Amino acid sequence: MAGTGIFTDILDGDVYKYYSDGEWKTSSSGKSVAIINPATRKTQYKVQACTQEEVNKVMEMAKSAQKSWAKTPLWKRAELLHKAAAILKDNKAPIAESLVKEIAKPAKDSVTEVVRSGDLISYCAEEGVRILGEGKFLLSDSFPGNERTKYCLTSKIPLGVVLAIPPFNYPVNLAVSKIAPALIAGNSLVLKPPTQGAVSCLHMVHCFHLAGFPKGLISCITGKGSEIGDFLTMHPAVNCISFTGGDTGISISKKAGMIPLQMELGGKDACIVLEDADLDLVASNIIKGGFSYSGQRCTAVKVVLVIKSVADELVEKVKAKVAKLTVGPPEENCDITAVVSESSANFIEGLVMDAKDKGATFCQEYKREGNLIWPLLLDNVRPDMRIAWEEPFGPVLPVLRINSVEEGINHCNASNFGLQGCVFTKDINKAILISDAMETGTVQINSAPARGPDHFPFQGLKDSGIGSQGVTNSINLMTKVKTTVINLPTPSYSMGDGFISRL
Ligand SMILES: NC(=O)C1=CN([C@@H]2O[C@H](COP(=O)(O)OP(=O)(O)OC[C@H]3O[C@@H](n4cnc5c(N)ncnc54)[C@H](OP(=O)(O)O)[C@@H]3O)[C@@H](O)[C@H]2O)C=CC1
Ligand SMILES: O=C(O)[C@H](O)COP(=O)(O)O
Repeated sequence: MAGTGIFTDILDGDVYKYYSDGEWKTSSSGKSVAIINPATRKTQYKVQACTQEEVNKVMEMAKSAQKSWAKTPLWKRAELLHKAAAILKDNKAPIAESLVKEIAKPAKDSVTEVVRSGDLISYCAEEGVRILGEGKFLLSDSFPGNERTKYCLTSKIPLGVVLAIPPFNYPVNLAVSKIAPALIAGNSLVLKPPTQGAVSCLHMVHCFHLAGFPKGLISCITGKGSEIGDFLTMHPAVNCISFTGGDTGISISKKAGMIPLQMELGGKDACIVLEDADLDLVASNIIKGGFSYSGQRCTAVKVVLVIKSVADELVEKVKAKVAKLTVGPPEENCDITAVVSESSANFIEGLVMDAKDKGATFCQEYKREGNLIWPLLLDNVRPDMRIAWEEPFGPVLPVLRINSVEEGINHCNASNFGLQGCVFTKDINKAILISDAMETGTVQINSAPARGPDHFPFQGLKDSGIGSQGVTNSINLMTKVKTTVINLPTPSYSMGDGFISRL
């Protein structure tokens, strides 16, 4: 159970502590932030509302801990990460339980998130040992006008303090996808978890604590992003920000200083369906892509663009599958569970009502109880409807019927987002051309969009992000290249003669 067994240290009465200087602490603010269970709409947990002084302290610790960590051999860093991964996986049950209660993620998917996170940490440790253990050796005579008098050695060095801010929908996985690369690369790490998801993150951080990482190297500051977010992201001690979330990321990127940013933001992932597509395959991918975790994935299918001649058939197939989705509590592994908050449910409802007013076809009756919204397929959506462009982050999926592939590509490219997209066709040549034409960071051919497997590069174009995620790309982003140049008194060529006369 959450907050019990090996996790008792992280709880003070009914408020979870924050993590600083290798210890679990109660904030001097005397204030807490409530975490509302999306399904019951009652307070489930409370976390500390940390103060600016506490942030300053954590940053100071992070700076000094990083200096010793950078001197820790790579294999030792990897060993600790493997240990943390094992502890995390051994304790998947209480962590998954908090995910169920905080973000209403179905129980089975919550366990999968924790296990996937453990695997990500281990993969990162192994990849880090390989890529950080290698450097480059360059010779000057390959550039015009130079002789071989300079040997250039390059290696990857840490940036310093990495600030990690994950979103509510994968709080554990999108936290470790920042923590593990930062640590293996020799950085220290300050985590600001999402409020919904904070308790799962605190449990995960305790697994790193139990693994024995040095004091101050990892910290976890809790509090509302709207209150401490700016102070954290504009803190002079921060050398890199890795953020996943919504438009907040755009404002952070405008305020942040001259530091590397890794931003994974929203998406409006399009699913383009051609006439020759296997419609059964498309329908099952639309269900998986559009409705898993109730559509609250950045990589969810968020608009279907189907060629008119096959639209009726596809819509019927999807409708039949929607009818089979179960709706209810996450504890019972229902497919569709409450969305994260009342404001999110209200926003989704606003998009639905706009589509209704403008004449979209409702394939199911719109139904909502509290934060629980029944899955809804909206057919005959037109570009003048908000749902054609905006990201509902809920179980509502618009279908636009298109006359040509060009129309589909144009719709996809007119979006301010450019995260992922997918195309369904049996013609691989067409698929490649469409993939090239789509202005998105990734295109999936004959499958729904997905970030995983976690070592694949993952990036958004336009308002969907800056930089690229995925284990290797994150390690690279959280390092800088350092070069040392050895200057020889005379040119030297291996196997060349005249060595003695040049000495
Ligand atoms: N491209 C990608 O990889 C992904 C993108 N997303 C996108 O994220 C959005 C949903 O996630 P959601 O959690 O609601 O996103 P938000 O942008 O609302 O929040 C993300 C994180 O930012 C924090 N935050 C809020 N305000 C500030 C601030 N001023 N400064 C610093 N941090 C702040 C939040 O904390 P707090 O909770 O305390 O407010 C949270 O930890 C969707 O748009 C979705 O598409 C989601 C997952 C993956
Ligand atoms: O936040 C998200 O939506 C995740 O990055 C999605 O990950 P997945 O596509 O691998 O489920």
